[in-house]
Amino acid sequence: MVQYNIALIGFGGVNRALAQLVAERNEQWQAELGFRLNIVAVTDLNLGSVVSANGIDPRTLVETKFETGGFAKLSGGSAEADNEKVIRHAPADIVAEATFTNPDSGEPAVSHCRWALESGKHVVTTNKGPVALAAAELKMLARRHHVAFEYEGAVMSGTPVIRMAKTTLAGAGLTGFEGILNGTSNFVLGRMEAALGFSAAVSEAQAMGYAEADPTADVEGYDVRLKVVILANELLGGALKPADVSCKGISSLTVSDIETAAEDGCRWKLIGSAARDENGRIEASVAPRRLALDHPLAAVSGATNAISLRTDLLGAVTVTGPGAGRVETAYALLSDIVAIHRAEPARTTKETAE
Ligand SMILES: NC(=O)c1ccc[n+]([C@@H]2O[C@H](COP(=O)([O-])OP(=O)(O)OC[C@H]3O[C@@H](n4cnc5c(N)ncnc54)[C@H](O)[C@@H]3O)[C@@H](O)[C@H]2O)c1
Ligand SMILES: N[C@@H](CCO)C(=O)O
Repeated sequence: MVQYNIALIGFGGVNRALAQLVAERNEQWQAELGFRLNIVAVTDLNLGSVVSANGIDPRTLVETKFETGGFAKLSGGSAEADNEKVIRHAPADIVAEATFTNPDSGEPAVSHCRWALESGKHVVTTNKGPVALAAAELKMLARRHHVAFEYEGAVMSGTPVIRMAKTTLAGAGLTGFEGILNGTSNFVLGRMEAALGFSAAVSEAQAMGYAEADPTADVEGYDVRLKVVILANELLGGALKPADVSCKGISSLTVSDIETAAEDGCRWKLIGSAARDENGRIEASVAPRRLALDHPLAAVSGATNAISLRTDLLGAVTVTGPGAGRVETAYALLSDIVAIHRAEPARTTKETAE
């Protein structure tokens, strides 16, 4: 039996959902996937940190109503997050980084990933900052320390895109993409179609756990811009930075604009896109677009995302699925761990029962 010790950095919607899945499905994973997870450390800006080599009961983590600094009440707990000490020294095989995305510097998440890789720990993350702004450095560190840096959940939550495009579409000749890559803004546009005001719709998205800590990133397109950078660099061989991507969000759209589009048989959608020309030059943008109802992306509703990948050999391949959601995104972390497990099943196991 293979057991991976895991450290959860940031204990908000996504990592809390992962802890819930560990509590509910560890036995199933052991039978179906060949491994189980043992949470040995958790840090959070508000709750503090806790480290236990024997493991922390996931049910205690998800069922206890912790107050600020509340991890101090747990055995091995502290009111301080102590991220660098925990990341570098916790007895973890894998670090799950799910703190706030900082669209400008990616910090402190970039440092969290760096510390983990430097100390020989795999990193799985849903944080777009490190992947959009420091991928080259972090991939080099992962190679140097013979560990993995996986980030499926950075784009389209648990819906398979990055690994799928890199492996299953290898050789198809990817030349570009366009997609609905932010669940919050698509949810907001849908609620505005139901005549709900912009601010009320944003509040609903926040309550659903879709939105960023600062939802401006969702509605002004900054979140999509990071994802366009990630996809252009990962799938089109680019070396883009956010400043290379023109960006306009949906905050200037009014209910009247939405209603007029509906009268014209159209729907407003926030589209992220990139295309590589024959010289290898990549043009990328984020902008609201009025799509005719027969456009492949027009029917995408709620927090669902969709991406149409343009290829030489297959034409357009469209993938659609959840783009946000606590459990849906926690699944992305699990899919990263499955990829790590399958890449090297003989990797050093931390505990073998028999
Ligand atoms: N929620 C989704 O649907 C979704 C989908 C894809 C990607 N993501 C990304 O995943 C990450 C986590 O998302 P979430 O919904 O769990 O966010 P969240 O705001 O619910 O939780 C983030 C947690 O990180 C903690 N935190 C922030 N800075 C920290 C630090 N320096 N040290 C320790 N803890 C820190 C916060 O206290 C909070 O509890 C974000 O980067 C987000 O952009 C979220
Ligand atoms: N706030 C983001 C989370 C997923 O990255 C969204 O709504 O798509």
